[in-house]
Amino acid sequence: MTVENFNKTKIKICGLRRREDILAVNEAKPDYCGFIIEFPKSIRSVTADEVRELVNDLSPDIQPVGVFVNAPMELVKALMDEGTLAMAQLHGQENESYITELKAHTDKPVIKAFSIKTADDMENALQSPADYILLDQGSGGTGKTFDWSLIPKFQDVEIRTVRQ
Ligand SMILES: O=C(O)c1ccccc1N[C@@H]1O[C@H](COP(=O)(O)O)[C@@H](O)[C@H]1O
Repeated sequence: MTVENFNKTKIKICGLRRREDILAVNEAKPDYCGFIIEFPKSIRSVTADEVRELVNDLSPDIQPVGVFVNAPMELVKALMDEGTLAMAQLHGQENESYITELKAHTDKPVIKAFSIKTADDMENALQSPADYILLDQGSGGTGKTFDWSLIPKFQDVEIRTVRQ
């Protein structure tokens, strides 16, 4: 079972593209770093081969997370299976069956991002089979926040322990 330390906020630095970015995160020592993979609409997008090369220089103490937007599942699986990625963050319209199939394939955690505009969006996110949910304003990478009052109080939410 993975025992989560809920007392410590975890830090992820995302959108790394260059070797100097990797050297900078190695100094900063976040818990995670993220790569926007094969999503050319983002200026932060990198190819699968670029991620493979970048991860070679990453400190083993930092977990590499692949951020995908409606990517073919074979690409996500391949990068996780070969050890390039420690986690996948799904930031498109990936549905429950996509998440369930990916989770059945790998022991590595899956994060699903949700765009939160209404209380129903929040309810929907809480039902996700993903290991973690990420609450976001829109399609990702905008730096904008959503209405945080839509997040239920922690005591009203059942916090599931992942990977039992
Ligand atoms: O950063 C991007 O360009 C990006 C593109 C497409 C999907 C997700 C993207 N970034 C991820 O989105 C979340 C939230 O970012 P923000 O708060 O909206 O700036 C973040 O975890 C990035 O990994």
